[in-house]
Amino acid sequence: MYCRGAAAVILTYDVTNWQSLAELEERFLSLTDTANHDCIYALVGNKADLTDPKAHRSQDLDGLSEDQTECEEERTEPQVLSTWPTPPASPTSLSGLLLHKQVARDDALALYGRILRYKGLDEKSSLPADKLCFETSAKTGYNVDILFETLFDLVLPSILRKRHENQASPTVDLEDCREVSGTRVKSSCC
Ligand SMILES: Nc1nc2c(ncn2[C@@H]2O[C@H](COP(=O)(O)OP(=O)(O)OP(=O)(O)O)[C@@H](O)[C@H]2O)c(=O)[nH]1
Repeated sequence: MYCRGAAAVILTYDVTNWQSLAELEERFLSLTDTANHDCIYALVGNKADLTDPKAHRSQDLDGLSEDQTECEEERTEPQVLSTWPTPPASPTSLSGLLLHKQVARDDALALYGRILRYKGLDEKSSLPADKLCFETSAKTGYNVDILFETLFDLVLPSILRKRHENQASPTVDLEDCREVSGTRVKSSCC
């Protein structure tokens, strides 16, 4: 119900929890079946502050662009996995220390490829996994602006195109009536 007509969907997992990535595919992906056919999918590993020193500190605008540059340099080619590899051992959490990262970026990139296949989309003509797989921290703000700005830039052209198409062939909203003294009156635009 929530995905009906969606232009973009953010699928979020927890980088410290292997199961959260597996469940995205097993339980939640089918919930996106009612999204638009041209819907954009972002795959987001949250809680990066718990595993990544770069994401650990709060973000200011300068830090954000610097970190994003580092992020892009580190990006690797997608690696398609046919089955889920064995999850790494549970995090050894100690207050103040970084946790063990359970979900590698390559695993997220591979899942992104499987999402495209599930949607019947061709990987070559779709937006690359690198552009739509993020690691964020809702706590420190790491990569959060970049995530939403990227999605906004990608979704805006399709929203504008649809608005333009609707203007070209306007439809009449039959529900657009006013109640006056118990009588239904057409709105002044009709
Ligand atoms: N360290 C850290 N904690 C986070 C982050 N995002 C959320 N949390 C914490 O994770 C817990 C779950 O956050 P929610 O916003 O409830 O997320 P949810 O997906 O509804 O989680 P569930 O209730 O487990 O389904 C809360 O204690 C949050 O404070 C993050 O980026 N970093």
